[in-house]
Amino acid sequence: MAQQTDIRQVSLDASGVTVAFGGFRALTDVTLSITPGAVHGLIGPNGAGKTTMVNVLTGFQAPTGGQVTLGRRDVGVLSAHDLRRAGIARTFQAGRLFTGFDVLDNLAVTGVGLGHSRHASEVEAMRLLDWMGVPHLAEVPAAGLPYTDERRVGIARALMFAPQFLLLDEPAAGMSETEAADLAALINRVASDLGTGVLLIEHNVGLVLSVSDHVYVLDAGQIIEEGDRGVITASRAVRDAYFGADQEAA
Ligand SMILES: Nc1ncnc2c1ncn2[C@@H]1O[C@H](COP(=O)(O)OP(=O)(O)OP(=O)(O)O)[C@@H](O)[C@H]1O
Repeated sequence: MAQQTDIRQVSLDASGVTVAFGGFRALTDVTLSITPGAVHGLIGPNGAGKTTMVNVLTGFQAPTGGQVTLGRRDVGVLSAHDLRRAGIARTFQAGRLFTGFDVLDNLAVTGVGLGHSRHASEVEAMRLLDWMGVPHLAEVPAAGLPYTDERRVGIARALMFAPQFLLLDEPAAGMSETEAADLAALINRVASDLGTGVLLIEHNVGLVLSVSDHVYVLDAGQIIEEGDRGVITASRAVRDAYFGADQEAA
């Protein structure tokens, strides 16, 4: 029991992360920390390096410099599968569901991949769909899901067996304002009820500012600002990054 508490207090830390693609630096010396039970936002203009950062944090992209650690573990040496087993889950911009399965099986497969029995995985999948308020989706074929349900199922799948950290890549893309508000409520519950540390990458800056305890702003591969909603909205550097320094007076 004491050990479980310790695990929940470990943070996911990127320290001095640099990623170069040939001569081009997508990230330069990025340092950030994701703590349990809190929502962190990662925003920035197009091409700022947000997806590259998620890929580094989830083992899909090896950093050229710096490192990512989970407690004392170097995340860079773990495969994407081992990372998930270590408690780091992500969603993708495209749903990536198994279209031949229904929703329950899509979730259960993840549980089996994590080493749980099929029965335990199905029980957890049903519990999770109930918790998210969408039990009616259980037997719906994944192939026929409306877009926003597909997004929700992607999140449910990432939440199987309560990961320590959840990284959400553009989860609100294509959602209406009402759907984005529902998503915001869900993200808050994931952090507060499950104790999961969330990193939210979004173009919808309003959504990020409304749910995040701490926001990082990337521009041209570097963190140019970080802090709570008040700090970000008051930041001249953030305004310049989004609108250009010349537009400041406008
Ligand atoms: N595999 C790659 N090879 C070369 N350049 C890449 C590669 N992946 C990303 N880049 C470049 O790195 C920069 C950062 O890309 P990234 O997709 O991380 O930005 P982003 O902030 O997620 O952008 P967006 O908001 O448009 O999704 C971009 O200039 C992109 O073209």
